Amino acid sequence: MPTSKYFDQYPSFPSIPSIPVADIPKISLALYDACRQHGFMLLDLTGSTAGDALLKDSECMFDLLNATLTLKQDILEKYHCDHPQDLTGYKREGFMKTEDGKPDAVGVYTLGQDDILGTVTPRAHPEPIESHRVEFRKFITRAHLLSPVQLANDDHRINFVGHTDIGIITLLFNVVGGLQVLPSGVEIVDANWSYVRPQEGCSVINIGDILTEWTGGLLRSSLHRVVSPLGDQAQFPRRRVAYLVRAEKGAIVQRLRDSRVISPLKEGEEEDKRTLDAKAAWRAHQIMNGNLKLQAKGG
Ligand SMILES: O=C(O)CCC(=O)C(=O)O
Ligand SMILES: [Fe+2]
Repeated sequence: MPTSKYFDQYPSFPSIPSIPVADIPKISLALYDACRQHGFMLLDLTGSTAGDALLKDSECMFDLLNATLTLKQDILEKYHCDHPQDLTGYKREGFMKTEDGKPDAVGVYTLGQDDILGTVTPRAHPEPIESHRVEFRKFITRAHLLSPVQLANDDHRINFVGHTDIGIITLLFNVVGGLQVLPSGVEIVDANWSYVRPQEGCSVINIGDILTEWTGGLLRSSLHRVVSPLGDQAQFPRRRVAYLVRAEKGAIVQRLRDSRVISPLKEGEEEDKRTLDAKAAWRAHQIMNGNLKLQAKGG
């Protein structure tokens, strides 16, 4: 529809109470700009059946995460992941290095979709997870990974090293903030990281590397990291549920062909032929040793 230049030339559509007016949701093209410029956006989940169900399920996940992460450390250690071959299970705080070379500050518990859906032999998990497989299955029809993050109580500590997500998209549910994004075109220095404010009823969505590769760099996979919560929120443990949408482990990603907006490969340019599994293990290794090269992709 035209802008006010034309709308102002006519009387407005009548607001007569008896005429039925369809309540059509408004979707903005800002979505496309957000995918290209920031690689991040907020998705309002309230007011739709699927969204409300997802919000409810995510709250159930928060409760179960809490129950898991408040288990005694020696119990959690029994479920420590066999990194980097297998990234599922518990990862203790300090197991990886952040970009400033210090140990990371988060304990994470990761569940794989195959395990919960029973398409592989399930591995054993702590009681709060084992006794709620049904709830996880419900959530995992939408989710692939579940990871809680804990409180770091000293000022401005990097809890989760800067990275881009290797999957397709990530849906993040969080209440206590700490997620930071690096805007495009700026230097990677502390002062340039911007906080993402958690908003009630919304999930934070970010574009992952696969969408960037598929679109030949059209969409942006942004660098992000997690630092200790701010202000009064610093008193609370930070939990978050991340729903990481990924392609199959053995898949090889190729740029989409025959598109008007996606540029074809340049002469001599080669696609990465490694499977997603191989890329993930290589990346995990880099993170663990503090060698990850910080770089946004596309946009
Ligand atoms: O904890 C967060 O807010 C984000 C974590 C994250 O970036 C990830 O799981 O990939
Ligand atoms: Fe991430």
